[in-house]
Amino acid sequence: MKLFQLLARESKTSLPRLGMMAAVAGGSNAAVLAIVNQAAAMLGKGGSQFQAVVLFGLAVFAYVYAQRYVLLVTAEEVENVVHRQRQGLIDKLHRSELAGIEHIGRGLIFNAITADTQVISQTANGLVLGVQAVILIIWAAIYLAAISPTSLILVVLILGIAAQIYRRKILVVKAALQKAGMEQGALHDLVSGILEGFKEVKLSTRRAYAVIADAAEASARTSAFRKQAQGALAAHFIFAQVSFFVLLGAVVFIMPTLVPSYSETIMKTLTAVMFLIGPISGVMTAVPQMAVANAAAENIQRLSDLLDDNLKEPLQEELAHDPRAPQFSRLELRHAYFRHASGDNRFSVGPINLTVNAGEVIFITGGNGSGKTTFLKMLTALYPCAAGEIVLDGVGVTREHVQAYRDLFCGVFADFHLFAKFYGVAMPSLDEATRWTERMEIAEKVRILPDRFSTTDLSTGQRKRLAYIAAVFENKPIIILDEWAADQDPHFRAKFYNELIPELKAMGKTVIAITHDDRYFHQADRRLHMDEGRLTELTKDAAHE
Ligand SMILES: Nc1ncnc2c1ncn2[C@@H]1O[C@H](COP(=O)(O)OP(=O)(O)OP(=O)(O)O)[C@@H](O)[C@H]1O
Repeated sequence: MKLFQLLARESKTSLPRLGMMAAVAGGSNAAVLAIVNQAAAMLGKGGSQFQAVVLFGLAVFAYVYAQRYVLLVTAEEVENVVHRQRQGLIDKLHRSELAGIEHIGRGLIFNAITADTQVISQTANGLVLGVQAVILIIWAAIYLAAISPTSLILVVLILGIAAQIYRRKILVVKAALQKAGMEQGALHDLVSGILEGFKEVKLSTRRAYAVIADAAEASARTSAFRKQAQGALAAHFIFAQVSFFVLLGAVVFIMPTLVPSYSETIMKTLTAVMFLIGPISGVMTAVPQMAVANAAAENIQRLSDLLDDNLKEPLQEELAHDPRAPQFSRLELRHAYFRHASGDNRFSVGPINLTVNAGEVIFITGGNGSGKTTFLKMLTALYPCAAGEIVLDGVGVTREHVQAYRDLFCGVFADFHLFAKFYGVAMPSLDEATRWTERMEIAEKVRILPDRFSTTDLSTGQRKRLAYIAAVFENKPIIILDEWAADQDPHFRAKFYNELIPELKAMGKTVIAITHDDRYFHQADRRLHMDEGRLTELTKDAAHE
């Protein structure tokens, strides 16, 4: 079972000690039964019950102590394991390649990291009680064996057959829960679509109804699989109850015909069997919970495996602590080629041969869908080259060094995300930071606090100005700008091309910008053009190509 494998593999607590305490709790629980049974038998015969009372007290004390330990330690440990799993998945996420993450999809990633881990943490108590019920069953079985070995054989036989049938039935539940999990991932994507495309949804009744219908269908499919699972579970519950009735009937009606001296022990046997019903019910209740938690553990494992397939780069934590700004003189793409793994025509870019020298301002033009953004992702090594290579200052960039290479870049992609907080940025003084907001003509709207922007609730053009400020603060040698000026008003667009870009150049930065603003092409040192994934140099002395 994936759930137990996960907990056993990831747990840092002493499992033998936990198992021993669970055995003590189960044993003392069964001891209470034996003591009470014995004392009840002694009642008619007279005599002191003092010893029984002391033993009873000791058994209850041992139960409370051990049970408390097991419940607290397990709850804490399950929470620790869940936290480590989440942290591990997030860590793998950050080490994964962009193309792989785009392929896996957000739904599965969100579900596994948030919902599935939560399911496991909610199962902690059920897990403990289920395991303890099993231990209790073992103790009660030992007790039963001492009273009447034949009864034990009969009980094991009946319960064995019932468990075998139950095990097969539970596979139906498992399959239904897995399908429900996948549908829920699809539902998540649809709801994300509704939220992200809320404006578009509100502006079109027809679109709204079509999107809602799609989401409702996914929700109905999720419910249908869950109902199937719940229906099967209800049937299993009734089956379990009937198994108990069969068991009691066998003890009372069949046993006397098998064992001649049975009448002397029938009451004790019956008490023991009745006592067994509680923990067996506990196991029956725990099994479905375990099935749900197990499906969650499998989803987590599936995501972890998918991310592992996608993990092609080593962790380079030391880069996060290196205060030196990375530098370069010359960057080359040699026969670099990339092909999208999905999409109707599996669009490809390249092979590209290109040399970029430090300090150059390069503009890239090209039609929609011609591959400009894909090229920027190749250049920044966000997409790995399927063929060819990136060479930095004469040295090929290998997987081991790809993160150090990416750290040369900063910028604003067309689908940029603006973090309100300055993560990983060596902040300039507040005075200088404020000067930047003034320079970007946004000081009236936003203040720069010691580690963040005071707000990011702004227009797209304004948010792009903040993203530009954040990129400048990053102080990287190469700045990537994907149609940055497209959302700026004519005044600021002119300022961008005539002041900001020359200023970046004066600072020694290399600027690589996708643009269609032909009025300002003169600000570029070089111009490249993308057409159907093929890059050509338009610069007059195209010596670099
Ligand atoms: N994540 C993806 N998965 C599969 N195919 C993709 C993906 N992203 C882009 N493509 C394909 O690559 C082609 C080029 O896309 P790209 O975003 O590079 O073009 P672009 O020149 O930047 O376009 P635009 O000017 O419209 O932004 C698209 O036509 C599309 O078919």
